[in-house]
Amino acid sequence: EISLKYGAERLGKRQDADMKRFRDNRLGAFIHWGLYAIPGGEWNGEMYGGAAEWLKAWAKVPADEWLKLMEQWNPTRFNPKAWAKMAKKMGVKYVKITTKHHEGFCLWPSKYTQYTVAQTPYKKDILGEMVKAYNDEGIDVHFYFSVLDWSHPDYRYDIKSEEDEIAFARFLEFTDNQLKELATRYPTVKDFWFDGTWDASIKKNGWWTAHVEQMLKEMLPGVTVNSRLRADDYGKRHFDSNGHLMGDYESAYERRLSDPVKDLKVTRWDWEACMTVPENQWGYHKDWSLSYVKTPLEVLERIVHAVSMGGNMVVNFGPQPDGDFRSEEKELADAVGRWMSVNGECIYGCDYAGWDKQAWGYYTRKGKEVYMVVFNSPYSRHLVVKTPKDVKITKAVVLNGKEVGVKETARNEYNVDMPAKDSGAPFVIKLQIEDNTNAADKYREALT
Ligand SMILES: Cc1ccc([C@@H]2N[C@@H](C)[C@@H](O)[C@H]2O)cc1
Repeated sequence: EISLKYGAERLGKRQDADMKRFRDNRLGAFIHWGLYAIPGGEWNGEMYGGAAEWLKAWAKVPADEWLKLMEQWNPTRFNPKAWAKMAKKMGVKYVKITTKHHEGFCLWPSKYTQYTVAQTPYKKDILGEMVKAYNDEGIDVHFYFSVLDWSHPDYRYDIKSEEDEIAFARFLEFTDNQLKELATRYPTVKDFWFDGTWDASIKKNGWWTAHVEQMLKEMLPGVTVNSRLRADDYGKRHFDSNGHLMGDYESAYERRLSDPVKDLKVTRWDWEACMTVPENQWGYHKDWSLSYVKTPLEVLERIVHAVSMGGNMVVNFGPQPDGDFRSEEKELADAVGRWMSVNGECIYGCDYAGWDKQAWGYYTRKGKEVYMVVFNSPYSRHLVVKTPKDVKITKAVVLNGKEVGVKETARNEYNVDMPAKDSGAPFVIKLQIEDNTNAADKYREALT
């Protein structure tokens, strides 16, 4: 291993209570809300199919013109209590809020820039209202923060001159001040999810990324920080030059998941995925017909897929400029919530089971209990389960339903029966297992 000053501070998963809570929460929601919601993908009468929160870039809008949208920021239908109730009903345990996206507009009244909610017709601290409403519903709040800031004259994509050095040093101080402001004003925040950290300017300042993680953890003991913030001494991101994960969980799975058969490496560390409902829209876009929109079932499968591999999943919502949600997102929250109210125990507090994946769906595990989450019913009407060596199935019960038959068909192979009644939706079978692994070891020990 090479010696690093700004590499991973810790090897292996964090096992403290705050990280356990982050991990056990498993299901989160993203809220992407900013000035970009106002144009909703359309500029000067032209509709852009790219991500709506990047419209400034697609339509090549200068920062000062873009920020004039602040004059229209007045979400009259914003109702934080209703937002929190919707999240509660969906079964999310935490919400990640864009405090500031690349555009530089702050949802809190930052005193370090004039581009904040305080300088809009809305005036009030909208971030504070959200934090209170979610926390009052027992939902944790995480902060998304974009280091990349298109509104700030001192931002640099790369450092190519003394002038760049000086300007970017001012920018990093500005960013420190905003982060301290967020940690001070909203001390119940549980996580910082950094974005906009891919430019050469950041990679050349790995020291700063390590300093930010340390600063936040001193101010808010237990807070979690994503790997996307970090660059090491050589500009290596997420994993340092020795291959060790930086931050508390890997945050590279954005709109993608690793293969549950071919690519199991992620099961070795904590990670969190995030996903859009259209193919690629985080902020509000007026026209969702421009790309494929995932059905609630397809969203649900991604949630289960992530948890089956020991990760969290964050489902994105892009609120309208008026502060209400589009009907597709309300229906999605409702559908996922109905399924989670019956089957949530196979998600919350669950992890990778370590069993070979089968065609019918995914396994998740909590201690001695293994859950089969069935998305694909086989014509054979038998759900094949292959258990690891020395592990036996002793019982199988459908969640919110009846026991089903289990027949051993070969060594470590079983047929689990389908539930008698077809619920017409993915269902979960909870297996009780006898794990004789240790017994066998003891036996082998006795022989020696
Ligand atoms: C190329 C690219 C840059 C930034 C993003 C941002 N990360 C997501 C979490 C959204 O915030 C998106 O704007 C996505 C793709």
